[in-house]
Amino acid sequence: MELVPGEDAAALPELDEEKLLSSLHTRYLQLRVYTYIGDILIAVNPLQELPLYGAEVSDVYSSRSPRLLPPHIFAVADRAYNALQTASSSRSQCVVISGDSGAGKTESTKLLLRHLVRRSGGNKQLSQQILQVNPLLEAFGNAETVMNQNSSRFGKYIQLRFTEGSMRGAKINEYLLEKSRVSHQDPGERNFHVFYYLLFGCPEEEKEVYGLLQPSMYRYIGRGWEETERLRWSEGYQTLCNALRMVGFQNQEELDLKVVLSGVLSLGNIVFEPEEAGGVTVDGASMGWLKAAAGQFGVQPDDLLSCLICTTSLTRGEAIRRLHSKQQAEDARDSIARVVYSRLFGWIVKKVNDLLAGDAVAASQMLEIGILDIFGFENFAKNRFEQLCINLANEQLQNFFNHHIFLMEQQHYREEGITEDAVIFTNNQAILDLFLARPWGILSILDEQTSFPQASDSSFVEKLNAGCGTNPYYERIRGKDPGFIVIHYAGKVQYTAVGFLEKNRDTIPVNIQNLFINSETLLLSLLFSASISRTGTLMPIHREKALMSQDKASTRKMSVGTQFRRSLGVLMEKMYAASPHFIRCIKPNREKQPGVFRPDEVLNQLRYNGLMETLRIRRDGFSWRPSFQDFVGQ
Ligand SMILES: Nc1ncnc2c1ncn2[C@@H]1O[C@H](COP(=O)(O)OP(=O)(O)OP(=O)(O)O)[C@@H](O)[C@H]1O
Repeated sequence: MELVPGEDAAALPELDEEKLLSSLHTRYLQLRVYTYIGDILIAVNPLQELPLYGAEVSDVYSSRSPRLLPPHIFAVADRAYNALQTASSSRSQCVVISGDSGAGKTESTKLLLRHLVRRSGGNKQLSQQILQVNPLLEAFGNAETVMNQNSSRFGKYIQLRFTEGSMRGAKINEYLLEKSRVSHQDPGERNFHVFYYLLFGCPEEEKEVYGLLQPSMYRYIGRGWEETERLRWSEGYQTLCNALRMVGFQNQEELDLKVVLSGVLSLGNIVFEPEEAGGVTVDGASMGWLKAAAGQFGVQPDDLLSCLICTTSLTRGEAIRRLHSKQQAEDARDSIARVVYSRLFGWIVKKVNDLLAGDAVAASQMLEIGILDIFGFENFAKNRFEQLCINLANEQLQNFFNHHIFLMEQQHYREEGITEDAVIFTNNQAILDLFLARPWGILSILDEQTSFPQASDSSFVEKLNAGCGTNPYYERIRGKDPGFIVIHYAGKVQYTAVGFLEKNRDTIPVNIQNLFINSETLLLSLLFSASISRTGTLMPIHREKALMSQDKASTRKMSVGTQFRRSLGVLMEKMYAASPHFIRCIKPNREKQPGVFRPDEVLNQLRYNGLMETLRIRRDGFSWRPSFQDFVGQ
């Protein structure tokens, strides 16, 4: 059965679960093309370079054979682009790409970008730069996970701005980098790619400049690598350096960037031992690492040491010193590494945005195509605060999808005086409310507990049980560690609450901020003078101003949950103001094997993504929706 846009109406009445699966299967294995349900593209990940998917856009265009122009990601890009050109629609467009981790969202985003850049013509340099940005963001924001060798550990919304069909500028909005990965990776996972690129790709003489030693010496990057990986990382380094230059980083900035990254690695090797008089100090054998890290961060070793082994707070102008335990010193070390890395990432995105801004003044008057590539739904053996935020974002997206597919369908029926009974779907609004309601939603309770110095992860769970215990989408659990279960649209997820309060608070101790603002490394000083916006974006400001507003800034700081809620709110506003196009990415199997199509796993994804319900509604309802213009023309 062939399903192509525009012709799908004829096929839909016959389509049921079994037929859809068999159509996906055939088209995936034999025809190697994607499938539509109505206007939603279902993209089953081929997991290998197929001639078509790997083809340059120009190959597809130059071919006269219609078989080379199947329903494809390019068709979605064309629809969005054509809709921008239509004077009557004149609305911004957004393409929402969703699916599990490893389902193919990022690869689809790249295909879309390539196609749009090609179609829009316009400024050649800008087009090149937009394409070059990807390897840079992937180096810093992607990592190998058990699900995907190149998993995006941050979400992004790319806004491409157009006037009269020409691309004039672009902006990247990033969401929630998984910075905990810098200091800790679960078994079978790795740190962000950039560390391996640096360690395995950088020539020896350059390594000396950055103060880098043998890869096996660094604790933060784990152990064990194969020859093929070393080769891949070495190539990755070349690509990264090219991208840095292409995007316009100055030599000094590139140098600082690599030295600071090396500093993060040295910092991770510092080990502590208890002192007889109380408190801790740096273990003799790792004194060298302390000195190396201090040198790479452009600060004095004693000053860095003091930030690691004690906390200094200012109370009514008086500095109070509190000695750390071994655990607290290790936590301080890891939290410095994470904050340095996440600020570096924020700075890179800021630089990229400055470069791609184009005519920023006129940006508000331009129409946009937005592409959303955000982390897929996650359910691991251990689910932490990061998974909670990722899954909340997925609930929001599912809600957005429901709104467009089902709620708007209901509205059309009402307008046409048709009974609405046909529109039955699983509405996830109640799950979103469980997260976002005030004062009894998960995020509000978390914020309330975060602001109490005496609260703990256990007291947070007790509060949750009291506030949400009767919610049908919430389940209590008993166990050694405090935790809870949320019944998401895509399945039940058990969260461990350990570390929730700390991660939500995410404060940088004042002494660390002061230390880095005064760093001799210009980049580090800039990163720590910057303020963070209400949606979590890095905004560089002057060093003096930063020093003056220090104390106020730390007391006013917003929690990570609130920042994330706000940034999602802003994103949703943009998306609701645009006409959406949906690409649902599907993983054909869990083993990442090309040519293996597991019907049960595919069906499961089709179901929880709401695609079976979409199929039903498209079949039972209006399956063919020509515009009035087309109708009159026929
Ligand atoms: N169109 C494609 N052609 C060939 N291989 C693909 C394609 N799309 C995805 N893949 C393969 O699947 C892998 C995972 O894809 P991708 O990184 O896009 O997933 P994702 O949905 O973005 O995952 P995550 O949420 O973890 O970032 C890719 O590294 C690639 O090997």
